[in-house]
Amino acid sequence: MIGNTIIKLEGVDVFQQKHLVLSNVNLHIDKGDFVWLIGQTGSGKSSLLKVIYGDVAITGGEGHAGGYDLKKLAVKDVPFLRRKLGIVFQDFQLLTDRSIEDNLRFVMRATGWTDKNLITERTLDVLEKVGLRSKVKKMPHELSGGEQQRVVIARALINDPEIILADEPTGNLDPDTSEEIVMLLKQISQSGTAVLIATHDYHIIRAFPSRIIKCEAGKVIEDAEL
Ligand SMILES: Nc1ncnc2c1ncn2[C@@H]1O[C@H](COP(=O)(O)OP(=O)(O)OP(=O)(O)O)[C@@H](O)[C@H]1O
Repeated sequence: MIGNTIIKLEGVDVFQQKHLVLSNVNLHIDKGDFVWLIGQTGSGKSSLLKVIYGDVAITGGEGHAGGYDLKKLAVKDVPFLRRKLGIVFQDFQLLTDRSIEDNLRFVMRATGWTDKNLITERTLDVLEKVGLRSKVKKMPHELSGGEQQRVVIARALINDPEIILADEPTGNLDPDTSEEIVMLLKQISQSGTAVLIATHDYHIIRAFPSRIIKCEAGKVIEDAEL
């Protein structure tokens, strides 16, 4: 990828099975960008995120994410692409049977970390970034919903991703906690990691005005309004 570009889609068509969900998609996200992704249910937000993390193949046009050419992405490349992306999704919650520390270690081992000291250091480092260093030994059920979401963000930061993809990260949280989580994601973007958040929560978008991408009528509008 050239310069600061992290995601670049040009003239891409996105299919789910044989159904054309989005056509002629153009999308450009740079290092440190903080971007909202909106659109009605079924408009294609998840499909667009899936293109970026290599779960839906693209046809037509050109697509790049995290330095990978999405048109040439082989199955063996997908885990490496995903290490460049931090994923914060509702269906990717913490493992409830182990401590915060062990949740983070589990992901590190699965992504090739072997040195025990480095694993411990990185665990504390990412927990520090989300303000939860003191909770390292706790079990997930001992944390509030907002704290658990912070740990999910810490986990997404482990491999120093170029972008965080978050799908409804505040879906289960009260308004104040939602603001704290978005504030944290905003700070993360200011330190250079881009952040793309899909949400239906217009209140939170108004609280943190930033670029809005909208899926509508089979198209992606790159600079939309609420
Ligand atoms: N695996 C699939 N197979 C076939 N069609 C699918 C599949 N996944 C999604 N679709 C269809 O693609 C379209 C876009 O769905 P998508 O999940 O991307 O929307 P969304 O904007 O993320 O919706 P929501 O806000 O409800 O999460 C819908 O018409 C949906 O029915």
